[in-house]
Amino acid sequence: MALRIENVTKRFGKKIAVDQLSMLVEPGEMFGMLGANGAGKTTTFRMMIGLFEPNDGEVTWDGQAPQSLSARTIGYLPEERGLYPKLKVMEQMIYLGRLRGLSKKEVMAEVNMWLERFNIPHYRKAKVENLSKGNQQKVQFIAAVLHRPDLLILDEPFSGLDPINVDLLKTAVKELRDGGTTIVFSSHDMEHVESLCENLCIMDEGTPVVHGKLKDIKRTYEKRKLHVRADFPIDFLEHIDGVLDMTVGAQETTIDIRDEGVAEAIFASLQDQGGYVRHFSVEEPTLHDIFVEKVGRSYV
Ligand SMILES: Nc1ncnc2c1ncn2[C@@H]1O[C@H](COP(=O)(O)OP(=O)(O)OP(=O)(O)O)[C@@H](O)[C@H]1O
Repeated sequence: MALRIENVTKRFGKKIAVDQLSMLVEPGEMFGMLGANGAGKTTTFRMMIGLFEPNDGEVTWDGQAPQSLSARTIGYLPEERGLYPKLKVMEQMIYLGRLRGLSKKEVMAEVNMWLERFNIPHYRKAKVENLSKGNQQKVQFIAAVLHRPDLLILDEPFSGLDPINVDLLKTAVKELRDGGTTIVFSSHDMEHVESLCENLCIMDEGTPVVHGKLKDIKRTYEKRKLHVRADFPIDFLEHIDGVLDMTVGAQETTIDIRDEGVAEAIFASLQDQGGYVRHFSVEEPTLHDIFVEKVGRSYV
């Protein structure tokens, strides 16, 4: 039941919103879509749910076009949150659940379970407009999952939530994934994607610039950052082959190096000095480092 995006392009007039995007989301996987404003994430999601047709290429879930899937197959948290402000939470959920073929009883059981989990059971009968932005977002999330979809698409699920609620939602999303739901979510925030996904795609102006398994992406990036704190001057390190840049801070010196082998050479030459080295560490590359190298500018 994989989600396949094959060579998909979507244009709006002359604007190419998504340009030859291919990606595969395996069943039961959590896949992260990263990209700054206007990168093409929402357009991609709208093609996944069948709201937009690609100009070229194909989107399928389990071999079928999204338009031909049952209303229960996909759950979608839209970026432009779309709840009816005047309706009460449970009324609204029952309405949405019935549209997807659930009975009132089924919806109520499911929604009550989620409201408890999100620590807002007392809002069952509250009008949506009277809820805080974060709580409205939780309710919108419940609307996306109440029919237990096989494929869950979440557009910026963490934006606007405080850190406690981000954790609450992350835990819920992980549990759904562990229960077999296939999840695709977007975020501007690289850390959310690094902490949740094995596979990811970074979009930039409609084009996938970094794509694949997080582990493999990191492995192919050789540059490293080194942090050194020593009780003696270490400026001589800048002459070592493979040192790309050195920044002397108040506490420690940060050294950009060509690859991890250079760290060994630096370590050996520090030992030769015979002084006391308080700190020596090699930093893993972040997604941000990788983006900067690929695209030639900062992410946001
Ligand atoms: N319906 C539309 N008509 C015309 N242009 C559109 C339409 N939808 C999106 N675009 C354009 O396509 C590009 C990609 O937009 P999209 O909303 O997919 O990006 P995004 O990555 O979701 O950005 P954000 O993080 O700001 O939501 C943008 O330049 C946008 O202006």
